[in-house]
Amino acid sequence: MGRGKAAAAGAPASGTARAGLVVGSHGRHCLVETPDGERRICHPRGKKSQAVVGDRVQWQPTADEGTIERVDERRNLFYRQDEIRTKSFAANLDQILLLVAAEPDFSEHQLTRALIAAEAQHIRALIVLNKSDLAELFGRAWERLAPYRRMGYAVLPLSLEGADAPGLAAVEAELAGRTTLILGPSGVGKSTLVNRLVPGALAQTGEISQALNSGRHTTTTTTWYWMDKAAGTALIDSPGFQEFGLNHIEPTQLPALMPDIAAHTGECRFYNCTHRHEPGCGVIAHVEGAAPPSDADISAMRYRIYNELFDELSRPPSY
Ligand SMILES: Nc1nc2c(ncn2[C@@H]2O[C@H](COP(=O)(O)OP(=O)(O)OP(=O)(O)O)[C@@H](O)[C@H]2O)c(=O)[nH]1
Ligand SMILES: [Zn+2]
Repeated sequence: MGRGKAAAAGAPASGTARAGLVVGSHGRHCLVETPDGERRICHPRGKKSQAVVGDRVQWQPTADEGTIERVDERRNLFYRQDEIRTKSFAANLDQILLLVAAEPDFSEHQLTRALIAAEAQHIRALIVLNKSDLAELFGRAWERLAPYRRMGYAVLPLSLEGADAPGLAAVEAELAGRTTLILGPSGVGKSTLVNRLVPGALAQTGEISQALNSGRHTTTTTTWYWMDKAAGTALIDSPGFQEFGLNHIEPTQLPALMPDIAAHTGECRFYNCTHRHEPGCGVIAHVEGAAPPSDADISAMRYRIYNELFDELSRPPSY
């Protein structure tokens, strides 16, 4: 690193720095909104001022853009991490809405991974199951979500077909007054939902993408939408639900981050039980189909996912 760059990166924010909220991001640059609603493209001054959507920042205007001098301390940061990189979705969240649907079939592995990442940051998670109009498929999907309801997650039914959109009012009630990141696999109706909640969202995304000069498909950027004029309710739309890496989590942290498993770790004979093979394990005793006596409130699938994640996170890095 050259001396000039080091000096610039270390330059203190001068008295003219202004407060702003990051409402869009693409690569290293982002869109910052001022308290009076003005929006400006900003660039980080250095690595430390690299911001994500939801960040509160201090910035300084340049000619017609701006420089982010400092990122305010974060309440939380929702991210995934694979072997090569970390992807930050957004910061300072009240909750995450995981949208799945009656079809396409959702992966419980992906759902569980996102839930674990949320738990690790102490962020509330809410599951919404869309396409309730597809009655038979919906019934099956709703059943698959029974373990998640049992372990305490709110699971809401929804249909976006037709003008009345059954379930939408209940979803809106959960969002009111909060900042929510919405995540979901492709084809579940995420764009439909965002457009329903934020009329004109699609057009807004187009403008933001254009402003950020991404030149790519509009859904490659993470976008912040205000749902109300009073700017108290916000929705953040982000791509990237697939391949949800949890490399930032230790295998031994997993039980505490999976509420159905956490509920029984106090019943194990050994204080350092891994809940994989130990005799007298309270967790194994509650796995569906495992040795009696059992209240079986841990589904066989969830226990399988626990074991697979444990193996995955125990493996040394392959590079
Ligand atoms: N039957 C039914 N179809 C729906 C419902 N909501 C959305 N769809 C349909 O599902 C398809 C996918 O909807 P999108 O909103 O494009 O889904 P998306 O999650 O944004 O998907 P990507 O654009 O691939 O990320 C579209 O054909 C919608 O019309 C619903 O409640 N019921
Ligand atoms: Zn155990």
